[in-house]
Amino acid sequence: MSKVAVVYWSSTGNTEAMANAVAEGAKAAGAEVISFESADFSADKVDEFDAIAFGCPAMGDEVLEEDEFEPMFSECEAKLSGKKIGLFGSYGWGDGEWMHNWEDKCKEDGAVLVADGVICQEEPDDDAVESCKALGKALA
Ligand SMILES: Cc1cc2nc3c(=O)[nH]c(=O)nc-3n(C[C@H](O)[C@H](O)[C@H](O)COP(=O)(O)O)c2cc1C
Repeated sequence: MSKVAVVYWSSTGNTEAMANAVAEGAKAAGAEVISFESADFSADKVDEFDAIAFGCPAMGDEVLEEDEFEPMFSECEAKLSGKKIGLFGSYGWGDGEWMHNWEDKCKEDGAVLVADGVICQEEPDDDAVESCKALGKALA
C-alpha cells in the first residue's frame, strides 16, 4: 500500500476543503493517507512517504504563504528529486500565476508532478472537488 501525505496551509478553509478531497481520492484508491497542516510537516518527513500533495493558496502578490508554508516547502525542496508530488490551491482574483511559478520550481527540483496543479477560485465547486479527488488518486 502506498503512503501519501497531504500537506496544506489554509486561512479561510478553501484550500483545506481541497486537501480533504485530495485525501479522500487517495484513500478511495487504496493509499494510506496522513494529512498535515504545514506547521506540522518538515523536510525530515519527506522520505516517509511515497507521494506528497502540497496545497497552498495564492497569497501576497501571487506567491506561496510566506510565514509558514513557504519556509517549510523550501526546506522540503532539496528532498523532492524523483518524488511523486501533486500541487493544489485556491485563489481569489489572479490568473493562477502563483501555481505556474510553483510548478516550474518543482520541476527544477526534479520532482515528478503526477498531474497539473489543481486550482480553483475561492471555495471549491463540484468540479474542483472532483479534480482534487483525481489528484489524490493519481498519487495513490
Ligand atoms: C493576504 C492575501 C493575499 C492574497 N493574494 C492573492 C493573490 O496574489 N492572487 C490571488 O488570486 N488571490 C489572492 N488572495 C486570495 C486567496 O488566495 C483566496 O481567498 C483563497 O481562496 C484563500 O484560500 P484559503 O481559504 O485556503 O485560505 C489573497 C488573499 C489574502 C488574504
